[in-house]
Amino acid sequence: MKITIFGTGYVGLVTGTCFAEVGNDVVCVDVDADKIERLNKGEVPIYEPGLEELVDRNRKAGRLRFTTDAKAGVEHGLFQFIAVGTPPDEDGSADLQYVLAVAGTIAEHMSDYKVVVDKSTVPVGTADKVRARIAEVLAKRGASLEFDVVSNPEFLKEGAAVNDFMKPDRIIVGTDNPRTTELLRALYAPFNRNHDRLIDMDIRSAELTKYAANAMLATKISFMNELANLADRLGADIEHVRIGIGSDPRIGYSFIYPGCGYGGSCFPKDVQALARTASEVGYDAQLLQSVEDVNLRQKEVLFAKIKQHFGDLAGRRIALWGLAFKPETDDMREAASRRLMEALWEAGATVAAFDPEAMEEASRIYGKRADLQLCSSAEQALEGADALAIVTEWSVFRSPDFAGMKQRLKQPVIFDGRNLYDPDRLAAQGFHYYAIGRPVQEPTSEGSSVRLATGA
Ligand SMILES: NC(=O)c1ccc[n+]([C@@H]2O[C@H](COP(=O)([O-])OP(=O)(O)OC[C@H]3O[C@@H](n4cnc5c(N)ncnc54)[C@H](O)[C@@H]3O)[C@@H](O)[C@H]2O)c1
Ligand SMILES: O=c1ccn([C@@H]2O[C@H](COP(=O)(O)OP(=O)(O)O[C@H]3O[C@H](CO)[C@@H](O)[C@H](O)[C@H]3O)[C@@H](O)[C@H]2O)c(=O)[nH]1
Repeated sequence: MKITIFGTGYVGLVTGTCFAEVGNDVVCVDVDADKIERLNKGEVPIYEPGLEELVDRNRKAGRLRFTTDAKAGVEHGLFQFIAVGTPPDEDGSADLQYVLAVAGTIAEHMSDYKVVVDKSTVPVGTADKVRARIAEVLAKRGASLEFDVVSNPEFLKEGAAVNDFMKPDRIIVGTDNPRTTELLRALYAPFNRNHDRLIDMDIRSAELTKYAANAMLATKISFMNELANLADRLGADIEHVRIGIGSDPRIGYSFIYPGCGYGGSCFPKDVQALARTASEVGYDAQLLQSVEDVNLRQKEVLFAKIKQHFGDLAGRRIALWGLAFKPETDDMREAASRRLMEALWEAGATVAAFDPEAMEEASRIYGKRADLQLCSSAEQALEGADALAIVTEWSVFRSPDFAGMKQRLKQPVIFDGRNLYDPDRLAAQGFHYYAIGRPVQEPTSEGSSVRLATGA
């Protein structure tokens, strides 16, 4: 099938590549000429496991092409996918300018029937706006052409995007006529072989399903973070609580890891956008607002623990493991690392940071500054630091050489925003170990540990 994808970011590039991988003829269009140039040279501008190999294979097979030529893109595909960004506007609502610009571009260049598929995360009612924009531009051209608009939200996770796309939990298709549902069913058939995962519904429900999924997941995380803060104050261990409640299948073990707050390009903006949609229809979405508020507060928790331990932070050097908002990505959008670094800098501390994939991104965001050292290894970041803070649970951080760490650090202090280690073991190795919602132990070198008062 002939497919055009507008936007070659995390979603557009993965979508286009996976459609090509199953044999379709795909053209990806982006307004970012540098990105397109890199893709045409065989470079993948983002880190996403498994993606580079797939892009390479399908590009060489001629099934996957990249261009800035929107007209050629529109002419190519029966399916015109919109996979551009929907960043938060100043008031938290989703900024639809890129989505509507693509709708305008499609209308400007189309000369036959098109299925316009919205894959970006967009508020309820956006398909109507896309349809209106296309109709308006067609009317200006004096063209009378048929088209359909479909809502087909994407649920992939960064770091596992290729696998999520190839083996989706569900394929949501929101349409207002059976003809387009059948076209989408045929398009997705290669990803829908094991059992039927395609769920068709009306367009508005499809648009809302995407926000509902993200808001539910964000709620689970904020709930656990709230409980972790309580555990901190009550002398309980949130890790025992997590295991205790997860065993109930109605709750489950997924997405109940407490930590230093959720980040990324989706949860923060989507929870806000849904709350904003609610207020536009006169509904005060109190739970959504609390989910967001708890998360903003959670991003301060690690800093509060560091401050409580050291008092004055001026002149302190803090090693930071992890910059990306989660492991297996180089994406730092809304990452917990950013708020922590900024708080440390405000307090006069310097940061020596390491991340397995996000170093280039950190240097793009922050440039050269005296209070940030971007280190070439996890070990280098520790050299002469007053403490280590961990904000991303990359697997290489899970089982480090604690004895070596103790030698490199000026003081054996760890602030762990992802609860990676066993507090007893760390205390026994002589570390001051602060985690999220776990009791703090007095370090001993004799191999035993003593439970201290609760943490910050
Ligand atoms: N990142 C994720 O994990 C994820 C998962 C599911 C859904 N989503 C949603 O998908 C959408 C895209 O997210 P993303 O992370 O891929 O964004 P992104 O910022 O990585 O990429 C967006 C791309 O669109 C391009 N673009 C902007 N205007 C354009 C135009 N007029 N024509 C062609 N290209 C244009 C940009 O240059 C950029 O390359 C958002 O709505 C997001 O909420 C994201
Ligand atoms: O138990 C958990 C699970 C996740 N997180 C944090 O939550 C954030 C988001 O993680 P994750 O959901 O794995 O990554 P995303 O790539 O942002 O994916 C989410 O956002 C996408 C964009 O909408 C959706 O498509 C996905 O289904 C949805 O999981 C990260 O900061 C994680 O550290 C926790 O703190 N605790």
